[in-house]
Amino acid sequence: MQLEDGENDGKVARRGLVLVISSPSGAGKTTIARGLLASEPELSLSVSCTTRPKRPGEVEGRDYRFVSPERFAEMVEAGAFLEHAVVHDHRYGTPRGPVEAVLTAGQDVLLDIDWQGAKQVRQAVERDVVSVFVLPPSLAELERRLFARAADAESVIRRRLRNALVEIERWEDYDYVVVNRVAEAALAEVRAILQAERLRRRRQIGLRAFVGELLG
Ligand SMILES: Nc1ncnc2c1ncn2[C@@H]1O[C@H](COP(=O)(O)OP(=O)(O)OP(=O)(O)O)[C@@H](O)[C@H]1O
Ligand SMILES: Nc1nc2c(ncn2[C@@H]2O[C@H](COP(=O)(O)O)[C@@H](O)[C@H]2O)c(=O)[nH]1
Repeated sequence: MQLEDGENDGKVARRGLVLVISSPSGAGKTTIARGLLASEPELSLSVSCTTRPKRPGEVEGRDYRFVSPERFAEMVEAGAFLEHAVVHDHRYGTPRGPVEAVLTAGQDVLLDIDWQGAKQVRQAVERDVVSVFVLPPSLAELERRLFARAADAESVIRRRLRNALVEIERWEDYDYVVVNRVAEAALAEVRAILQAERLRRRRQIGLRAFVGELLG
Protein backbone atom coordinates (compact mmCIF):
# COMPACT_ATOMS: atom_id res chain seq x y z
CA MET A 1 0.00 0.00 0.00
CA GLN A 2 2.95 2.33 0.53
CA LEU A 3 6.01 3.32 -1.47
CA GLU A 4 9.29 1.77 -0.40
CA ASP A 5 12.47 3.61 0.45
CA GLY A 6 14.56 4.04 -2.67
CA GLU A 7 15.54 6.00 -5.74
CA ASN A 8 13.66 9.13 -6.63
CA ASP A 9 14.15 12.08 -8.95
CA GLY A 10 16.12 14.16 -6.50
CA LYS A 11 13.07 15.19 -4.51
CA VAL A 12 12.33 13.60 -1.18
CA ALA A 13 9.00 11.85 -1.66
CA ARG A 14 6.82 11.03 1.30
CA ARG A 15 4.40 8.46 2.59
CA GLY A 16 0.80 9.58 2.52
CA LEU A 17 -1.06 9.96 5.78
CA VAL A 18 -4.63 9.47 6.96
CA LEU A 19 -5.90 12.58 8.72
CA VAL A 20 -8.82 11.60 10.95
CA ILE A 21 -11.05 14.37 12.31
CA SER A 22 -13.71 13.57 14.90
CA SER A 23 -15.94 15.67 17.12
CA PRO A 24 -19.42 15.74 18.54
CA SER A 25 -21.96 16.67 15.90
CA GLY A 26 -21.90 20.40 15.19
CA ALA A 27 -18.44 21.18 16.61
CA GLY A 28 -17.16 22.07 13.13
CA LYS A 29 -15.46 19.09 11.45
CA THR A 30 -17.09 19.68 8.09
CA THR A 31 -16.29 23.39 8.21
CA ILE A 32 -12.64 22.70 8.96
CA ALA A 33 -12.49 19.89 6.39
CA ARG A 34 -13.82 22.14 3.62
CA GLY A 35 -11.25 24.84 4.42
CA LEU A 36 -8.40 22.32 4.45
CA LEU A 37 -9.45 20.70 1.17
CA ALA A 38 -9.67 24.10 -0.52
CA SER A 39 -6.05 24.90 0.32
CA GLU A 40 -4.36 21.49 0.25
CA PRO A 41 -4.11 19.96 -3.23
CA GLU A 42 -2.38 16.84 -1.88
CA LEU A 43 -5.27 16.12 0.47
CA SER A 44 -8.50 14.50 -0.66
CA LEU A 45 -11.68 13.66 1.20
CA SER A 46 -12.80 10.10 1.77
CA VAL A 47 -16.49 10.08 0.84
CA SER A 48 -18.31 7.83 3.28
CA CYS A 49 -21.29 5.61 2.67
CA THR A 50 -24.26 6.15 4.92
CA THR A 51 -27.77 4.84 5.39
CA ARG A 52 -29.02 8.17 6.77
CA PRO A 53 -31.37 10.28 4.64
CA LYS A 54 -29.84 12.99 2.46
CA ARG A 55 -30.13 16.53 3.87
CA PRO A 56 -31.30 19.40 1.69
CA GLY A 57 -28.29 20.64 -0.29
CA GLU A 58 -26.26 17.45 0.10
CA VAL A 59 -24.97 15.93 -3.13
CA GLU A 60 -24.65 12.18 -3.80
CA GLY A 61 -20.98 11.25 -4.22
CA ARG A 62 -19.71 14.60 -2.89
CA ASP A 63 -21.04 14.64 0.68
CA TYR A 64 -21.83 10.94 1.01
CA ARG A 65 -22.77 7.90 -0.98
CA PHE A 66 -26.32 7.37 0.24
CA VAL A 67 -27.08 3.66 0.27
CA SER A 68 -29.89 1.44 1.53
CA PRO A 69 -29.39 -0.61 4.70
CA GLU A 70 -29.38 -3.74 2.47
CA ARG A 71 -26.63 -2.37 0.23
CA PHE A 72 -24.62 -1.29 3.26
CA ALA A 73 -24.86 -4.79 4.74
CA GLU A 74 -23.67 -6.29 1.43
CA MET A 75 -20.68 -3.96 1.41
CA VAL A 76 -19.79 -4.95 4.98
CA GLU A 77 -20.04 -8.60 3.97
CA ALA A 78 -17.76 -8.01 0.97
CA GLY A 79 -15.10 -6.32 3.15
CA ALA A 80 -15.54 -3.06 1.26
CA PHE A 81 -15.08 -0.86 4.35
CA LEU A 82 -11.89 0.18 6.10
CA GLU A 83 -14.14 0.89 9.07
CA HIS A 84 -17.83 1.19 9.74
CA ALA A 85 -20.06 2.08 12.69
CA VAL A 86 -23.54 2.99 13.81
CA VAL A 87 -23.66 6.72 14.60
CA HIS A 88 -26.82 8.55 15.72
CA ASP A 89 -28.90 5.48 14.72
CA HIS A 90 -27.57 5.20 11.14
CA ARG A 91 -24.74 3.20 9.58
CA TYR A 92 -21.65 4.98 8.23
CA GLY A 93 -18.56 3.49 6.60
CA THR A 94 -15.30 4.46 4.91
CA PRO A 95 -14.82 2.65 1.57
CA ARG A 96 -11.46 0.89 1.65
CA GLY A 97 -10.43 1.20 -2.02
CA PRO A 98 -10.16 4.99 -2.40
CA VAL A 99 -8.18 5.35 0.83
CA GLU A 100 -5.67 2.70 -0.26
CA ALA A 101 -5.35 4.30 -3.71
CA VAL A 102 -4.58 7.73 -2.25
CA LEU A 103 -1.97 6.35 0.15
CA THR A 104 -0.32 4.33 -2.60
CA ALA A 105 0.03 7.55 -4.60
CA GLY A 106 1.89 9.14 -1.64
CA GLN A 107 -0.90 11.60 -0.98
CA ASP A 108 -3.06 12.30 2.05
CA VAL A 109 -6.67 11.45 2.78
CA LEU A 110 -9.06 13.13 5.18
CA LEU A 111 -11.58 11.05 7.14
CA ASP A 112 -14.45 12.89 8.89
CA ILE A 113 -15.56 9.98 11.06
CA ASP A 114 -16.66 9.27 14.62
CA TRP A 115 -14.55 7.85 17.47
CA GLN A 116 -15.59 4.24 16.79
CA GLY A 117 -14.38 4.52 13.20
CA ALA A 118 -11.20 6.30 14.29
CA LYS A 119 -10.38 3.39 16.59
CA GLN A 120 -10.77 0.88 13.74
CA VAL A 121 -8.67 2.98 11.34
CA ARG A 122 -5.88 3.20 13.92
CA GLN A 123 -5.89 -0.59 14.09
CA ALA A 124 -5.84 -0.94 10.28
CA VAL A 125 -3.16 1.61 9.32
CA GLU A 126 -1.66 2.67 12.64
CA ARG A 127 1.59 4.29 11.49
CA ASP A 128 -0.11 6.40 8.86
CA VAL A 129 -2.89 7.86 11.03
CA VAL A 130 -2.89 11.37 12.46
CA SER A 131 -5.99 12.02 14.56
CA VAL A 132 -7.53 15.32 15.62
CA PHE A 133 -10.45 15.79 17.99
CA VAL A 134 -12.39 19.02 17.62
CA LEU A 135 -14.10 20.39 20.73
CA PRO A 136 -16.75 23.11 20.83
CA PRO A 137 -16.03 26.06 23.14
CA SER A 138 -19.10 25.10 25.23
CA LEU A 139 -22.14 22.83 25.10
CA ALA A 140 -24.38 25.89 24.77
CA GLU A 141 -22.45 26.97 21.66
CA LEU A 142 -22.65 23.41 20.29
CA GLU A 143 -26.44 23.53 20.66
CA ARG A 144 -26.57 26.98 19.07
CA ARG A 145 -24.54 25.75 16.06
CA LEU A 146 -26.70 22.69 15.52
CA PHE A 147 -29.89 24.77 15.54
CA ALA A 148 -28.31 27.53 13.42
CA ARG A 149 -27.24 24.95 10.81
CA ALA A 150 -30.92 24.04 10.51
CA ALA A 151 -30.06 20.76 8.79
CA ASP A 152 -31.82 18.36 11.13
CA ALA A 153 -35.18 18.07 12.90
CA GLU A 154 -35.25 19.17 16.54
CA SER A 155 -35.56 15.55 17.74
CA VAL A 156 -32.44 14.64 15.74
CA ILE A 157 -30.54 17.61 17.18
CA ARG A 158 -31.58 16.66 20.73
CA ARG A 159 -30.33 13.11 20.17
CA ARG A 160 -27.03 14.41 18.78
CA LEU A 161 -26.60 16.68 21.81
CA ARG A 162 -27.16 13.72 24.13
CA ASN A 163 -24.63 11.66 22.17
CA ALA A 164 -22.14 14.57 22.33
CA LEU A 165 -21.42 13.84 25.99
CA VAL A 166 -20.31 10.27 25.20
CA GLU A 167 -18.31 11.42 22.16
CA ILE A 168 -16.46 14.17 24.03
CA GLU A 169 -15.27 11.55 26.54
CA ARG A 170 -13.14 10.04 23.74
CA TRP A 171 -10.91 13.11 23.42
CA GLU A 172 -7.92 11.37 24.99
CA ASP A 173 -7.80 8.76 22.18
CA TYR A 174 -6.58 11.46 19.75
CA ASP A 175 -3.12 12.79 18.88
CA TYR A 176 -4.30 16.42 18.83
CA VAL A 177 -7.19 18.43 20.28
CA VAL A 178 -8.40 21.67 18.71
CA VAL A 179 -11.03 23.90 20.33
CA ASN A 180 -13.08 25.43 17.54
CA ARG A 181 -13.86 28.92 18.86
CA VAL A 182 -13.19 30.88 15.67
CA ALA A 183 -13.42 28.76 12.53
CA GLU A 184 -10.43 30.39 10.74
CA ALA A 185 -8.19 29.89 13.79
CA ALA A 186 -9.21 26.25 14.17
CA LEU A 187 -8.56 25.69 10.47
CA ALA A 188 -5.10 27.24 10.78
CA GLU A 189 -4.34 24.94 13.71
CA VAL A 190 -5.37 21.80 11.83
CA ARG A 191 -3.41 22.96 8.78
CA ALA A 192 -0.33 23.38 10.99
CA ILE A 193 -0.81 19.84 12.33
CA LEU A 194 -0.99 18.47 8.79
CA GLN A 195 2.10 20.34 7.67
CA ALA A 196 4.16 19.23 10.66
CA GLU A 197 3.05 15.60 10.33
CA ARG A 198 4.04 15.57 6.65
CA LEU A 199 7.56 16.49 7.71
CA ARG A 200 7.96 13.64 10.17
CA ARG A 201 11.21 11.89 9.40
CA ARG A 202 9.57 8.49 8.99
CA ARG A 203 7.21 9.88 6.35
CA GLN A 204 9.98 11.23 4.14
CA ILE A 205 11.03 8.50 1.71
CA GLY A 206 14.63 8.44 0.53
CA LEU A 207 15.78 10.95 3.12
CA ARG A 208 18.86 8.89 3.92
CA ALA A 209 19.90 8.87 0.25
CA PHE A 210 19.20 12.58 -0.04
CA VAL A 211 21.34 13.42 2.98
CA GLY A 212 24.03 11.05 1.69
CA GLU A 213 24.16 13.02 -1.58
CA LEU A 214 24.22 16.30 0.31
CA LEU A 215 27.27 15.13 2.21
CA GLY A 216 28.94 13.92 -0.99
N1 LIG B 1 -16.05 28.45 14.85
C1 LIG B 1 -17.33 28.52 14.52
N2 LIG B 1 -18.10 29.53 14.95
C2 LIG B 1 -19.41 29.60 14.65
N3 LIG B 1 -20.07 28.69 13.88
C3 LIG B 1 -19.34 27.64 13.42
C4 LIG B 1 -17.96 27.50 13.71
N4 LIG B 1 -17.51 26.36 13.12
C5 LIG B 1 -18.57 25.83 12.48
N5 LIG B 1 -19.67 26.59 12.64
C6 LIG B 1 -21.03 26.35 12.16
O1 LIG B 1 -21.60 25.35 13.00
C7 LIG B 1 -22.42 24.46 12.26
C8 LIG B 1 -21.91 23.03 12.44
O2 LIG B 1 -20.65 22.92 11.81
P1 LIG B 1 -20.25 21.63 10.95
O3 LIG B 1 -21.38 21.25 10.07
O4 LIG B 1 -18.94 21.92 10.35
O5 LIG B 1 -20.12 20.57 12.14
P2 LIG B 1 -19.75 19.02 12.08
O6 LIG B 1 -18.86 18.76 13.24
O7 LIG B 1 -19.26 18.66 10.76
O8 LIG B 1 -21.17 18.36 12.34
P3 LIG B 1 -21.68 16.86 11.97
O9 LIG B 1 -20.89 15.91 12.79
O10 LIG B 1 -23.12 16.88 12.37
O11 LIG B 1 -21.49 16.63 10.50
C9 LIG B 1 -22.39 24.93 10.81
O12 LIG B 1 -23.53 25.74 10.57
C10 LIG B 1 -21.10 25.78 10.74
O13 LIG B 1 -21.19 26.80 9.78
N1 LIG C 1 -17.41 5.78 11.75
C1 LIG C 1 -17.80 6.63 10.79
N2 LIG C 1 -18.38 7.80 11.12
C2 LIG C 1 -18.73 8.63 10.14
C3 LIG C 1 -18.50 8.33 8.78
N3 LIG C 1 -18.96 9.36 8.03
C4 LIG C 1 -19.43 10.28 8.89
N4 LIG C 1 -19.29 9.85 10.16
C5 LIG C 1 -19.67 10.54 11.40
O1 LIG C 1 -21.06 10.49 11.59
C6 LIG C 1 -21.46 11.60 12.36
C7 LIG C 1 -22.68 12.24 11.76
O2 LIG C 1 -22.42 12.78 10.51
P1 LIG C 1 -23.56 13.58 9.71
O3 LIG C 1 -22.99 13.90 8.39
O4 LIG C 1 -24.75 12.68 9.68
O5 LIG C 1 -23.83 14.83 10.54
C8 LIG C 1 -20.26 12.54 12.43
O6 LIG C 1 -19.65 12.35 13.70
C9 LIG C 1 -19.36 12.03 11.36
O7 LIG C 1 -17.99 12.26 11.64
C10 LIG C 1 -17.87 7.10 8.47
O8 LIG C 1 -17.62 6.74 7.31
N5 LIG C 1 -17.55 6.29 9.49
